[in-house]
Amino acid sequence: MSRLQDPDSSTRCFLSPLRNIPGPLTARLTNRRAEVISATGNAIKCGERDSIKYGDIYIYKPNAVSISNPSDWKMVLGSLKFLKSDYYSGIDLFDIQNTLSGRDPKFVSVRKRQLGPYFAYGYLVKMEPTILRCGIKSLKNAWDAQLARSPTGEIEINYSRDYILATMDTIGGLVYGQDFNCVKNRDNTLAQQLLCSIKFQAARSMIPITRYYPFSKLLAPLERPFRKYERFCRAAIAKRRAYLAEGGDKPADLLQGSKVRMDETQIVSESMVMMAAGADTTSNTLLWTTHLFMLYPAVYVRVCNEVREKFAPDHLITYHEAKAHLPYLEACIFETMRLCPIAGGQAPRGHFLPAGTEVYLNFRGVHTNRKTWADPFRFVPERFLDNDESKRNFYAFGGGARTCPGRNLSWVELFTIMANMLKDYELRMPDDLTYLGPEIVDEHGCPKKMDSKSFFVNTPIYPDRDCRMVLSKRV
Ligand code: HEM
Repeated sequence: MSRLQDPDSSTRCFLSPLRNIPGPLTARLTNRRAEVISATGNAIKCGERDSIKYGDIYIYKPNAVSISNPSDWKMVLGSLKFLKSDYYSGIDLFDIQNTLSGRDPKFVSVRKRQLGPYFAYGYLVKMEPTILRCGIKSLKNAWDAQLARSPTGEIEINYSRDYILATMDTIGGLVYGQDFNCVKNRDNTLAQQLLCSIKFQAARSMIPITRYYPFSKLLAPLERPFRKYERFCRAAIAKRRAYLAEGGDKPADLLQGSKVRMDETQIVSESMVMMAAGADTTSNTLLWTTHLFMLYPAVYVRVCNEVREKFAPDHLITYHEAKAHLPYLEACIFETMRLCPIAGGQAPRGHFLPAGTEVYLNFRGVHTNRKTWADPFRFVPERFLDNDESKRNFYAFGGGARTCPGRNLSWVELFTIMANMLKDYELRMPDDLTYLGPEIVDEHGCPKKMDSKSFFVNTPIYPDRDCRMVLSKRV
């Protein structure tokens, strides 16, 4: 508990070795400012505001700085000295480290050897039929069935819900080797449990006091769905085991392949983490890409033309086809992840500058740094066309030793869902969504994006209200 107490404030202001680094006074004095920012889901918003006001490096907490310069990011991510900080212990499940929370380099390297092969392109190519079946094919079945019943030939869908169901089904197939059928049954129970679980873990790591009784009671409404989600994962693993014991097919799923040696608790913990780290991130990337297409009609027209000129209407576009023939779509997805960073407002690393100082990686700041990006708040996919420099300054998946292992899987999902959806359907905003659109601008003079919050993942605050879209068959 001693780490929860603030040392003397005059020491912090006048004697701190960080005293010459700019930043808000309250951030110099107390950890509470950072905790409130995190707990209210404002890490991305404040990361933007503070980096504009104070520059590439500023005080985030008495003992921590936030950095937004790509070369500083490169140095921190490329160095093994900057381990993940203790903050990540909040996402330990069952009091053990996991692939996401791991702070001990030995543990991290063991997990990398165990799980790495399941994230390689070779494995994903083998699993592409599963990714297509759980992703775009299943979405198309659901949308086409609704369209067949529609007298107008149009339907309104909530893409926030549809994308999370599809990405959960995909992780179900890849991690547990079984169909969850969330899209088919239009069942978002598991998705809701997962989202509450992410908030639960986020609260525990962002507000450390909630790990201790009686403050832990404050999180009871989030802990209950988390326990249900845990029971679901345990049952899914048991079902897979029973199937294999009866002589079912050789496992292709991530956690039970022959190369993975983990005990029961570790398997449950890693599988829960994979689902949390894998489903919500990819579905939110799809969501923001769709939203930006609606706000930037010229981009939408250009990307549709690209897909439709390259592929016949009845062709199911695979990952490799999309990657080879759809550079503009790829640029749109890169640009979405730059402009709407999905993961983390601030990701802490430890010990430098002087010893004991935490370094927070400011995802929003680095992706809107004016020295790197011209007109940084505008959605301009062209900046990623034939431009390796932009890709070198792109950190939406992190980088270095702790880069996101799921990025290849995400790209397969993002390409196949987006390319086929743009090829087969016309998309438009519903007429009553009058408060969002190309003409309604924000403080940067760019089309205003829907309101969002970040509890690990940057998500809309009002998905039921804002993530609606009218969909019809391609004309
Ligand atoms: C568009 C989708 C995704 C984005 C934007 C994303 C982003 C990130 C980022 C920024 C990190 C580094 C976090 C940090 O340094 O604190 C990370 C780590 C991680 N991601 Fe992803 N991710 C995505 C999809 C996935 C998927 C599909 C999976 C798994 C199925 C996954 C699993 C993980 C894991 C296990 C880590 C921790 C790796 C480590 O610390 O060594 N992610 N991700």
